[in-house]
Amino acid sequence: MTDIIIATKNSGKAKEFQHILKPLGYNVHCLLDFPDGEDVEETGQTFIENAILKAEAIAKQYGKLTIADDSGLVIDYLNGAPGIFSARYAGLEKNDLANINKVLNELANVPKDERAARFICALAIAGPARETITVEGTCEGYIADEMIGTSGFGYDPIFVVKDLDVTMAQLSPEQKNKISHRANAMKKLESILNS
Ligand SMILES: O=c1[nH]c(=O)c2ncn([C@@H]3O[C@H](COP(=O)(O)OP(=O)(O)OP(=O)(O)O)[C@@H](O)[C@H]3O)c2[nH]1
Ligand SMILES: [Mg+2]
Repeated sequence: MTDIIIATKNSGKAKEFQHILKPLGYNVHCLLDFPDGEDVEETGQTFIENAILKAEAIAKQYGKLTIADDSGLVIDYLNGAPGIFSARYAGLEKNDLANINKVLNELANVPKDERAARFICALAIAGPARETITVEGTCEGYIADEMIGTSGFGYDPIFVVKDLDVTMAQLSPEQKNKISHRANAMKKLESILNS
């Protein structure tokens, strides 16, 4: 089994990477396993820049193959917000419910055809003696009027997946890991890793 670190403290992400990478023969760790490690400041202007910052800092710190994910929700009506500030949209405490309520308030009375949104996931893989590689995956949808479903994390309960007409939080982990922005980014990364 090859050791790999996911440079995240987000348990929702960590679970999804565990689901995706373990069957591929990786022994998956994340930053929740190293509680005294320092946070990497996300000073990038884009998801890709932040993913590179996180992957290279952790790969250097632990000398191991590292994947970092910088991801978020992009809403057209909010000119792309919350974007790279998705985790802390309602404040530094990174409270998912507060983030959801802020978005629902800002989209109050906005008609369905103006609620288009997408999840974006940028992945960077870094490690000793290797070039950092980046990929990006997206998932198109729109913002619901209310929270529906209990699975997943973050904004999943208000993100309706295009063509499925259910929220991400109504999908099982297996279903989400087939169609999500993270799954789409991982598919691109896998084909690069296997090439
Ligand atoms: O409903 C969601 N389903 C998803 O699948 C998803 N993926 C990302 N997000 C949102 O975007 C932020 C990432 O911000 P982010 O990439 O900076 O991560 P984070 O700060 O939570 O942890 P870390 O990986 O940086 O340690 C997260 O907190 C969430 O709010 C999601 N929301
Ligand atoms: Mg973050």
